[in-house]
Amino acid sequence: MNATSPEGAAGGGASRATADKPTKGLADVVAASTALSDIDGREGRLFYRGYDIHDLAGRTTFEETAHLLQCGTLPNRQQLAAYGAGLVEGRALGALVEANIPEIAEKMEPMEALRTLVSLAGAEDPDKSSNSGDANLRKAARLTAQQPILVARYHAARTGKSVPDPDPQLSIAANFLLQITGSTPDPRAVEIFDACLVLHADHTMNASTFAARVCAATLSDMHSAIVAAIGTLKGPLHGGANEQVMRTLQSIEPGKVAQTVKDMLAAHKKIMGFGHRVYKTEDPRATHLRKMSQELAEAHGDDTYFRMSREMEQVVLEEKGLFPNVDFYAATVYHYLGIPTDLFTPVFSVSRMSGWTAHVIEQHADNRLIRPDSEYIGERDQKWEPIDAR
Ligand SMILES: CC(=O)SCCNC(=O)CCNC(=O)[C@H](O)C(C)(C)COP(=O)(O)OP(=O)(O)OC[C@H]1O[C@@H](n2cnc3c(N)ncnc32)[C@H](O)[C@@H]1OP(=O)(O)O
Ligand SMILES: O=C([O-])CC(=O)C(=O)O
Repeated sequence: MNATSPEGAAGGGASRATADKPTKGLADVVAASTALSDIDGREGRLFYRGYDIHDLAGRTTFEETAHLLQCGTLPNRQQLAAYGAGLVEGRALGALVEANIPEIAEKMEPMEALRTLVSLAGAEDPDKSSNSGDANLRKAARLTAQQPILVARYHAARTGKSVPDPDPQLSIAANFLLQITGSTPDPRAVEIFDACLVLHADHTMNASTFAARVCAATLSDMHSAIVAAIGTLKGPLHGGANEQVMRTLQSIEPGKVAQTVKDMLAAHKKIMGFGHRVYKTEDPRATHLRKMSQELAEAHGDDTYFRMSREMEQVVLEEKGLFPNVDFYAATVYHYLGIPTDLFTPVFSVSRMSGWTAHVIEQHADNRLIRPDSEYIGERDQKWEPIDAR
């Protein structure tokens, strides 16, 4: 079985860590302290700095949410204006990034391209030699502002289309839809997409955030930590699942959803977009995304994928007792918004950049090297032989 295939990690139930026995996948291990987000997995609740996600989604913009995570508070109008001005200034791409976009777009998949472009951006970041709190805040704003532009410029380069310049009066969500679809987005679509960005912004010690914090804890720089995070988000067991959800829906005949899902489960295949390490009930983000998917499907005029999703959800719950995670309904939401399927995980990174950068700031502010132990399970007391005798 391919290690990177979605089915590759099936099985392996969790066990509690003891002093000398590891917990597979570090399940239930508390790896860091954070004031950024908190999850109640039994009740299905998520909080950013103490604010319930249900109070934020649809009422607080992505820019306000990024300020909350990176700067510590929900901004007042003055603070938001200053933060927004920093984002507008910070989104200009450097010469090295600009020069490499065409070749990268030709040769790389979207998440590879982003990983590489962020790495190049780090090489020409004006604050690259400093991990100070102020430098990190400036880098966080630049990364948050540049990520949607990088996705749009990559997509334009590979399709040979010109991309409209971002409008300084528009939000990150509106500019992204404008740049990806090439036309002025419907205001309701912008509201929905903005809420999607809010919902994906942070999620405690998920794999990509953990990767970023491990890197940052060596006192490496913000961009290196984000490169680690992007590479980690890419995998289908994490952020890459949203793309796989859409590909699964597209591969199933609409009248054969239940049977196909049952066959997949019988073959011990994982159904992308279901299950979660922490939530034992519905992921609160999925509750919002399901409603958005339904609304967009109705507006779209063809709700086939939404109806198929509902049926999948019902079968997976009945057969496996698993609930949809954030990636499940995000897939059809992005689809109905006109976002190409292979840009779904890049869209996740556009949002999660706000959380990743906030975690790097938090790690650097109170650092200790992250270096766990391992249990040795290999051979011992081996007898060395010269090469010709082996
Ligand atoms: C943004 C995010 O990262 S959200 C998660 C996105 N990832 C996905 O949607 C991929 C599909 N889901 C999964 O692979 C898992 O549920 C994960 C990776 C999210 C969580 O993994 P873990 O906590 O390690 O759970 P694990 O994979 O051990 O699953 C426990 C059991 O449920 C089963 N299971 C878990 N998820 C699924 C699924 N989506 N489809 C079918 N079976 C599943 C496992 O096969 C395993 O069964 P077993 O005990 O009979 O062997
Ligand atoms: O928390 C996790 O393991 C995965 C997840 O839902 C996220 O990163 O949003």
